[in-house]
Amino acid sequence: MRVYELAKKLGMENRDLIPELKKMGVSVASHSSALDEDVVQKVMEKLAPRTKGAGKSADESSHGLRAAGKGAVEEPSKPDKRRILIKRKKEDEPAESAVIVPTGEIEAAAPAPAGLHAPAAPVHQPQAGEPTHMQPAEPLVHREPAPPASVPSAPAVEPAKPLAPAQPSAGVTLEPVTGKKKSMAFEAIEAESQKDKLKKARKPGRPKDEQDVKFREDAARWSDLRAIPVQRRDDRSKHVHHSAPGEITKPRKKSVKVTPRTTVKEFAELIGQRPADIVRKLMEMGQMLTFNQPMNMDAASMIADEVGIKIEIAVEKAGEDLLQDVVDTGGEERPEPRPPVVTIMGHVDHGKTSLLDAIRQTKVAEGEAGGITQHIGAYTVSVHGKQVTFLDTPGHEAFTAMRARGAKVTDIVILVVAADDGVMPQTIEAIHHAKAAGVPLIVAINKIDKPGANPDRVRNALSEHGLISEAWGGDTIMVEVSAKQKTGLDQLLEMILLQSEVLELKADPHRQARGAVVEAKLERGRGPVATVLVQSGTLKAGDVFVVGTFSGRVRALINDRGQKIQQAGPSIPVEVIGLPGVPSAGDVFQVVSDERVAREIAEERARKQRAAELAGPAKVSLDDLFAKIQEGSVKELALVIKADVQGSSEALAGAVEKLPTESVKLRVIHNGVGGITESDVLLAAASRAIIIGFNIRPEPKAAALAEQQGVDIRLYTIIYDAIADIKAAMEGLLEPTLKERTLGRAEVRQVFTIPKAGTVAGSYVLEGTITRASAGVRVIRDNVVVYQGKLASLRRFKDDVREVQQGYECGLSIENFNDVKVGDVIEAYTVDKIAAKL
Ligand SMILES: Nc1nc2c(ncn2[C@@H]2O[C@H](COP(=O)(O)OP(=O)(O)OP(=O)(O)O)[C@@H](O)[C@H]2O)c(=O)[nH]1
Repeated sequence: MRVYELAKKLGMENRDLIPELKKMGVSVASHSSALDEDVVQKVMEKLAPRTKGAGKSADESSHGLRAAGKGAVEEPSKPDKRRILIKRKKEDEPAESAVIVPTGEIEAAAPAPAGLHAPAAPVHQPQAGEPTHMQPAEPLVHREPAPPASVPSAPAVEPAKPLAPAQPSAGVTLEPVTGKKKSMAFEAIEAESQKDKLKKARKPGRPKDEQDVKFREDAARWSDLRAIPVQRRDDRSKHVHHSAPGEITKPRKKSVKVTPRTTVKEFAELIGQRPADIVRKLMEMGQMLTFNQPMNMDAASMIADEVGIKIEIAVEKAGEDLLQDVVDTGGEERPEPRPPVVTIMGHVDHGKTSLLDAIRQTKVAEGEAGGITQHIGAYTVSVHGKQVTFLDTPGHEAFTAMRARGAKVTDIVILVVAADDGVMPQTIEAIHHAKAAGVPLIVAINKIDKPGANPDRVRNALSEHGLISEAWGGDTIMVEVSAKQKTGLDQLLEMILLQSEVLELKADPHRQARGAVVEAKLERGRGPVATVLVQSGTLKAGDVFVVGTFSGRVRALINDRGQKIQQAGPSIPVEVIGLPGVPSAGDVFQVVSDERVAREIAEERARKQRAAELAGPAKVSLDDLFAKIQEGSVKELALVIKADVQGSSEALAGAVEKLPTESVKLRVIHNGVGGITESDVLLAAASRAIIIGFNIRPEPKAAALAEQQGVDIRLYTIIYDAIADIKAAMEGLLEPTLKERTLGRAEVRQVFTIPKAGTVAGSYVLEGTITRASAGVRVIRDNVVVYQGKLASLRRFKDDVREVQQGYECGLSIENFNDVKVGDVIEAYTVDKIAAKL
């Protein structure tokens, strides 16, 4: 038997019973705890006699323990009209049976208790002797407790004595109703017999239709009461404490499922408890939760345990996890060979576009007689019956930008090097970008038709960067081509196929498609159009998809020849029409089976994106490097090193690689000469790298991109400082950093040499403010710092000024530096002290 059942039996409140149990040495966790039979027996013996009389109020109707005193007494004090009605129904009958003569006419308005006392009325009446007092008081009955005036009469009721102290005011309320407070005594004594009498009295005394009317009236009030908000009723029940059985709001189940999103209120309902009780229990556990907050799962299992219910914590899937559920994997995987996807990279003007066009023209025209090629960001050519897909977005920036978005679409990189020009800075960058992505390279030595072409010089230069030609015993395929004369193209394509065989490129076409957006735009008349490269599965018209923060249904598929097609398999690029918005290049395009879920996922992504935008970028920085190493989220620190001269960049890279690295691996993914470019920032963003600049500055666009992408750029003028910072960051000892803030930039437009003052730079302030209060100025030539020092003078016309703002001209000179040239940029900066976030 459970505690509340016992309480019910005893007619006690749970909370009264529990202390009693404790006194008896029985410790229970809650009213739902189970009690042994012998304990129950003991408790019954001990408590039954004293609760017998009082207990009935709790449950008199169901148990038939007609508590003459308490039940009746409490009734009017209860604000719960519902109970009044129940009671009243019962007692209407005797009242109307006209047994109670004096109160007969009052009866209609009188509340339930009146009826109960009816039989006692005649006895009581003469004793109370206050018919006048009672009658005017009558209308009050329903609304409020009896006036204190009637209190003195209570002690007169002897048999009711044990009850009277407990409910003095309740006892009083009866008085005005019936005018016979002493009737309680009789009820207490004769409860059972009266019940019988009432029953008997009811039958003859109450005409049937009158009864019906009563029923209807009551029913009407019932429905009124139902409209009272649950909360209010709950509140009332708190005071009344009659709701012990009502605490269980739902039939109990042996086990219930909860999720981390289940609220306190929902949890209470699930386990059949009152939410307020759950909140109280949570408070006892030190958790302050409101009804609508999600339940703590540990607390949930403890509370459920107490009431003997098992809970199953279901991990609710949302967002990306949900995606896995709606992606039809089509059973066992059946991978099949797929065409390779190729990206062309190389230095400016080495012939990337020409090579792409040459392949497209010869091969596409060959395969499709008269086929008009259209520019869709990617195309497929057929070579000896096998297909090769080219991404028509040449350049490593586009490649890395896509990679930064998490899309790995390229299988092979073609590095175009002009035979007449040789290896150039962007050639090296391209090598680094391809290597950082782990994509194999094939070198196309282009422009071999040119008189000055020297392919061997190219091979030689490439070998210095780790690319050794197969012809020289290395493993890099190098093909001599001429995009102009369209020679060597077949051999290049064959090499691509060969390389793809080595890579064993496979994908399963028998499932829902997954791909990547190669490019997307808004087209007049067609709406948002995305070129999607299918990476696995088969994309079909009518498919439901989610891409980036959008979801929709494929309205039409157009291939690279402008033809409408019904489906596209792995490595095939297609234009997708039917998107609700323009996604970004690199976004994953996933077909799903449920449109509603697709929408949910897209919405969740949009929400997360907004949150991420608010939270700012989460990339690696030297400041939080140690913390990230500690939490295990960074195992390797990638670095992009840029310096003013080759020697410095190599020295820095060499020194960094020699740093003892126990906790984190250091890897220089790119080092080069010149200012920090957007391409460097993209590479760093895609590889979670930090950029170290030595004696150079970022280009303004690159600085803005780094800010937006959250890429940490560290600028140094002493190699030792750079090494020391990296070392300190790895050990978590990075001191509060002195972070530079650029105040303004001015461009030198004219240079004057004034005998006394030295060289004065006639400059125009491009942005910010050039101020004498700056910590220092730098002279920057082609993004390289050529001098760093202090302002010697700052003038507008002939006046010395403290600062000059954007859009104004000024004359300035720099301490101990006269080598200013037209075109130089003078950068004024200040140094802020920023505590390292460790
Ligand atoms: N003689 C000769 N000229 C070529 C060859 N390939 C390209 N060119 C020329 O080289 C110049 C640059 O070619 P593009 O294809 O625009 O070079 P790119 O690498 O795409 O240049 P960007 O798009 O600026 O990076 C053009 O004038 C082409 O005509 C070739 O094989 N032989």
